[in-house]
Amino acid sequence: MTGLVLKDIRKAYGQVKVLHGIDLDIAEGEFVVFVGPSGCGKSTLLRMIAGLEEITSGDMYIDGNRVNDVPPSRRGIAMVFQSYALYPHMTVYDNMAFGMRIAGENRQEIDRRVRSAADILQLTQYLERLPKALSGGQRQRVAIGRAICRNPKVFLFDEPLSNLDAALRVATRIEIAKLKEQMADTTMIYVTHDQVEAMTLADRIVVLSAGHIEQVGAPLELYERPQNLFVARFIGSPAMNVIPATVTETGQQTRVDLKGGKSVLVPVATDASERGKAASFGIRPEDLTVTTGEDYLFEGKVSIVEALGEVTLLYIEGLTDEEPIIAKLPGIHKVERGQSLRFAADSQKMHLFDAAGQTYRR
Ligand SMILES: Nc1ncnc2c1ncn2[C@@H]1O[C@H](COP(=O)(O)OP(=O)(O)OP(=O)(O)O)[C@@H](O)[C@H]1O
Repeated sequence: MTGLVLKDIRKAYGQVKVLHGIDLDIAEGEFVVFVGPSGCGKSTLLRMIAGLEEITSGDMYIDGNRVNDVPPSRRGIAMVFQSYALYPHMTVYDNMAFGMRIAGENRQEIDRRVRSAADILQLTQYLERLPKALSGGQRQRVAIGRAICRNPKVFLFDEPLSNLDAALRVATRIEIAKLKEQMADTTMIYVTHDQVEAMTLADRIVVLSAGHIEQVGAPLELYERPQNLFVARFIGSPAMNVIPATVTETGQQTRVDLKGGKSVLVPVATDASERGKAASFGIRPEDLTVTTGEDYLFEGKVSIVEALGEVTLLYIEGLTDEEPIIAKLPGIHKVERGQSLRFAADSQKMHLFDAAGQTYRR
């Protein structure tokens, strides 16, 4: 079992505390993605797993062995960086073979592993080229190939696609998804800013904020059942709309008055003690529909229309004091700026959070 266990992992740089006690179990063969706002500690955590950063306190186990004091080269880990880090004067073949040559591996074994990695990553035709004669996506595939050759137990990726343009990102993401299938027993941990990468690659996503874990779960679990407002707004794009509300009726279902809108019955249970309290009502842009009926959530003037073809984004301003409400309607809609529209939503898609930002359970 090449699982990974983190127990109360903390990191401080002098007085600056960066990670505040991370507990996480990662199973063998799992693909786990770390996401979170800039500076939340994703890369620091990854680098601690790799052994490139010292662990201030807590315990880390790989394969059941405590590795806090095990150097990077002996952890059975390979890491792929944003900046490829290839040797410019070496061919693709030599870049991939380099680590094994240093480790004194025999020539046949080196050749077998390089060719197998090249085959997996469709690099066979480029083996004799220098990195400068490759595209960014191909270079990143060489960096991944080099890591595969090390036969790692745990594969770490630190924003590997962020230097690539949009089309190459998609192509290389698909390569990584295939790699995950082909190396099903290898545990993979991946740091990204990109929602699509996180949602499509992860078995489980770890959402971090300010040095702690907000929630761990399967991508759609985080999307459908965020535990708190932070996760609700972090997962999904554009972000979930949040409207301040007041709880007016409690019980099996909860009635809230929306600021600038109507009274709505939300299918979540609340205690009588919640009555009169402030809450936050959440609805995703893609869950809003336009209606002419009376059963609407709120009515508002459209301030901006973004017609993207596949979807139309409507920005409705003035309902709350904060950001505009966004509606994401499939396809093309003829909506004029300044037009007033009514918006409704299926009650099953509604979210409700208490004053502390924790979700009320369904
Ligand atoms: N050597 C260091 N000394 C002091 N503080 C550091 C050091 N390295 C990182 N930090 C701080 O630790 C925090 C976490 O940094 P980290 O790079 O892990 O964040 P991140 O989530 O990966 O951010 P990004 O998404 O921007 O890469 C940041 O506030 C950063 O300023």
